Amino acid sequence: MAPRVLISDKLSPAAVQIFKDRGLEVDFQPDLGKDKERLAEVIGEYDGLAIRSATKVTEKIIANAGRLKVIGRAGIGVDNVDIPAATAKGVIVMNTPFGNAITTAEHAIAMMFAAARQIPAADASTQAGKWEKSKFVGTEITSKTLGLIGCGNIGSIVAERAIGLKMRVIAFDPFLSAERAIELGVEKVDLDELFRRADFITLHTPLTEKTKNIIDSAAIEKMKDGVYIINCARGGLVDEGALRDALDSGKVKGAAVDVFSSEPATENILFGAPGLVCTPHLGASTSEAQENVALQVAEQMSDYLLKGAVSNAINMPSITAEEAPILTPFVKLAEQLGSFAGQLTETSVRCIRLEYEGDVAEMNVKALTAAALTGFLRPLLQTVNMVSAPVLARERGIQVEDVRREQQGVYENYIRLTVITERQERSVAGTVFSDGKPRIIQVKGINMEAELGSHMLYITNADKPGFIGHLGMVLGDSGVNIATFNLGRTAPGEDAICLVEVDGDVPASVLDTINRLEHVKQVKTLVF
Ligand SMILES: NC(=O)c1ccc[n+]([C@@H]2O[C@H](COP(=O)([O-])OP(=O)(O)OC[C@H]3O[C@@H](n4cnc5c(N)ncnc54)[C@H](O)[C@@H]3O)[C@@H](O)[C@H]2O)c1
Ligand SMILES: O=C(O)[C@H](O)COP(=O)(O)O
Repeated sequence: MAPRVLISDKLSPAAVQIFKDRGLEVDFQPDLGKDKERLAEVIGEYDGLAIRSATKVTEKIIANAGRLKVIGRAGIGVDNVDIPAATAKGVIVMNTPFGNAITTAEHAIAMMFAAARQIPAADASTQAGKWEKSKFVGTEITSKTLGLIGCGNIGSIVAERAIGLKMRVIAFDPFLSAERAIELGVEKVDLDELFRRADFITLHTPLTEKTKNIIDSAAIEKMKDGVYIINCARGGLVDEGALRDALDSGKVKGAAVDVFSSEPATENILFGAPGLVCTPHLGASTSEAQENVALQVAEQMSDYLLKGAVSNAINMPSITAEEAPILTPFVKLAEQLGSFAGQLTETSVRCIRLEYEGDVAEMNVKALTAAALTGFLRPLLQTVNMVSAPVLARERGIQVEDVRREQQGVYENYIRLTVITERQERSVAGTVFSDGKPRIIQVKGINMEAELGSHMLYITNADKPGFIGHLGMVLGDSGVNIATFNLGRTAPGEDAICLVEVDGDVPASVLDTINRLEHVKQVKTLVF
């Protein structure tokens, strides 16, 4: 069945076409995202959800999303998605980090001019027939200092444009390197210095605990009299009450605001303030940017739903469309190793170590580790997947280590998973042969070579004559058909392991009989 995608926001119809061309079923309901209750009712029918900022993907919506695998944000900010809830449910959240950056930077520059020259108010007055030439005396921007708070994708484009307009640009961004600042031609400063020196301040950070109200009354106090503030990033970055007071008093001469603490902002404390210019979250709204982000999100979501390729995900390592098919057998092997170890582990786990040797060490081991953790946790948590497994392991206090090495033994690729519990260490290792099939090649240091079927019997025993015959008789007498039989031992007469693939469930009474056979130490069914 083709994956089904819901577009619940005003995306460019270009996205619909991409989904259809790629063979997905798509429902385009551009206003549905505004109706949380209705979205929660229908979300269970979809594998993918494509959104912009109007759809709030809450914990409740995610809880109802039984088959959802991916949320695609056609744009940058994902603060309207409950990422921890999505991650815990195994839903990938991806965005399009560059598609609307130029357009948004252009809007910030346009808003700076609009505020500096009072263009909206002058326009309204002129069209009202007033011709108030002396009322609208503006501020020139040439040679003025622009203070950037946040110098990432959009901030750095704003910097380039502002330098082109002959402004001096200073930036506060803890993650901006000195080299990048030089490359951009901006001066890196601390926040207080920025407040002290800037004639215009523009915000370009995400909304986080650290950036919330980064401009409040105390910050405004430190600024130059007659400063201008431009916010085309996120509403909560500026304390709207403090900005209103500062506009009323004239401390801030003008403010240009595209984003609000509560949206849609049909009412706001800022409305009507002197020197205020507003737009309704239009930063990304050009036909070029909307086409870009819609095409990109539809491609990314289709790639994931059809091929398992992951790009621009917030909560999962990337896997390119080219590497996805190469990775597939190794993902399967890693999951099998995890599942094998998980089904044998009964006490609390301190650490899971993954060792990658040979070709596989050059691959995307983050994804493989996530697959191994998925296999490990699945016996406990049925809905875990590669997105949620690393977080769930961390929440359970399991330390995860991965080590990469060059080829050491005969296998061109080799993955060993070791589980360290309070009581013991247990390892299981495997490889993928050129036929693309994963094999288990070592259990607790004992060599063997087994393909895992859906029903396996795992038996540890003493290596003594007659044991195999007795085991075969018990299974045969009980009507359990043996599909494959794999043996390994440390040395003649010592510890041995037997991995038997059987065609179906083995009744508890049969397991009991095997357990009572002479030389058997442990017997367990494993399901893959
Ligand atoms: N108005 C719109 O329509 C619109 C459109 C696109 C993006 N946005 C918003 O613009 C903002 C910036 O987007 P971007 O693509 O440039 O993001 P980005 O991740 O490329 O850049 C953000 C920058 O902020 C910096 N930063 C993080 N914490 C900081 C802090 N405490 N102080 C200073 N800097 C800090 C980061 O180091 C990074 O360089 C986001 O909030 C995004 O949601 C708005
Ligand atoms: O983060 C973004 O990409 C912008 O805020 C754009 O939001 P929009 O897609 O709702 O216009």
